[in-house]
Amino acid sequence: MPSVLIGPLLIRNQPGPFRTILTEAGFDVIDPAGEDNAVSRDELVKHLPHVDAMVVGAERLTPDLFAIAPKLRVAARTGVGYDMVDLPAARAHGVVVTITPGTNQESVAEQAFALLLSLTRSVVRNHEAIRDGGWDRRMVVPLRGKTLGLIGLGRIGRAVATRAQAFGMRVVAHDVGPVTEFDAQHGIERLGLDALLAASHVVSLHVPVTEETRNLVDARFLSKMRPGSYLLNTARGGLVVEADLRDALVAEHLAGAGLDVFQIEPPEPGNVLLSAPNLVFSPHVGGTDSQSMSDMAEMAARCIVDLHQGRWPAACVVDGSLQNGWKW
Ligand SMILES: NC(=O)C1=CN([C@@H]2O[C@H](COP(=O)(O)OP(=O)(O)OC[C@H]3O[C@@H](n4cnc5c(N)ncnc54)[C@H](OP(=O)(O)O)[C@@H]3O)[C@@H](O)[C@H]2O)C=CC1
Ligand SMILES: O=C(O)C(=O)CO
Repeated sequence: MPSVLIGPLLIRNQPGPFRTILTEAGFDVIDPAGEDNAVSRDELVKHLPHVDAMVVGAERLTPDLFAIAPKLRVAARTGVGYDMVDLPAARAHGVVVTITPGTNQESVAEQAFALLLSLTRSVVRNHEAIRDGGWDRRMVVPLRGKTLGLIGLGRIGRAVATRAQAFGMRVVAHDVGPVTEFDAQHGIERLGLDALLAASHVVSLHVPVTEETRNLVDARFLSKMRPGSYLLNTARGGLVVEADLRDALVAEHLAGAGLDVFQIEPPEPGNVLLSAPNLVFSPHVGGTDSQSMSDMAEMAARCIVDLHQGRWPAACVVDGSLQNGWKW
């Protein structure tokens, strides 16, 4: 009987049909011990040598883990970013890596706006002040008429764009991909990076972390942003040089930043951003509202079952180069 290890706690606790999809297809579903969001390394070392598939969340799948997993055929990530999976090692061990595109863009877009409105309307600061007996009616910054600059106009960037337009914002975007019908339909202007930074009152990051984008937001990038503008990062912590962002906030060059992600998660106690001004944080929950979790779990399960039953789920496979000759 094939077996599948379920990594993320939020997926293990899902009431949706993902377990039935797996068990009806003949899988033994294995829940590791522990209540941490990601499976501990000890549990990975215990289970990976014996399982055929794993549903992956925040676990880092490093070459040494592939090396102890001779039966592993599929690593199914619940989500779209797969930067924590070592793809060359997966390929070398014949492990197909899948993701769940289309399942969490609305959730991330809502999170981007939760962070943005918290900043422009001082939600957290006002809440804390009132609890401390204060009643400081500070000025609220309107979004209407402002320009939002999206770096990355993929699934999430587009979901953020339509919400921004509902708030009366102008949207501009920078993306390496070709201009699409969406841009024309929604009147989105594509700009070079520097032009976008100069034009935007709010810059929101929606690119993957890659060799080109790692540390994209550094002192130079921040200096090109408009004085008094806001930065949102609901993509990956690796995009931002945290010390440089702290400096831009301390210097009040930026009015604020909203972060769902950090270079190291959870942030270490000495992280320079934890004591910086005008920040709003969330613990990498952008993509994980209850509907997204259920959809991600179901899609990951279906991708595993498809692969087991000899169908190639091209929409969720990250690296198609394995398709020829790949067998369960
Ligand atoms: N906080 C959270 O919980 C979540 C975070 N994320 C993060 O958000 C990222 C984006 O997700 P999603 O929108 O679904 O991904 P998509 O692949 O749909 O969109 C990413 C876009 O960025 C473009 N792009 C890639 N590299 C660059 C670059 N160097 N400069 C400009 N544009 C670039 C891509 O172009 P092309 O396709 O041509 O490469 C694509 O259009 C994920 O990779 C993940 O890291 C995702 C979900 C949840
Ligand atoms: O989809 C992703 O990449 C996420 O970060 C969600 O967990």
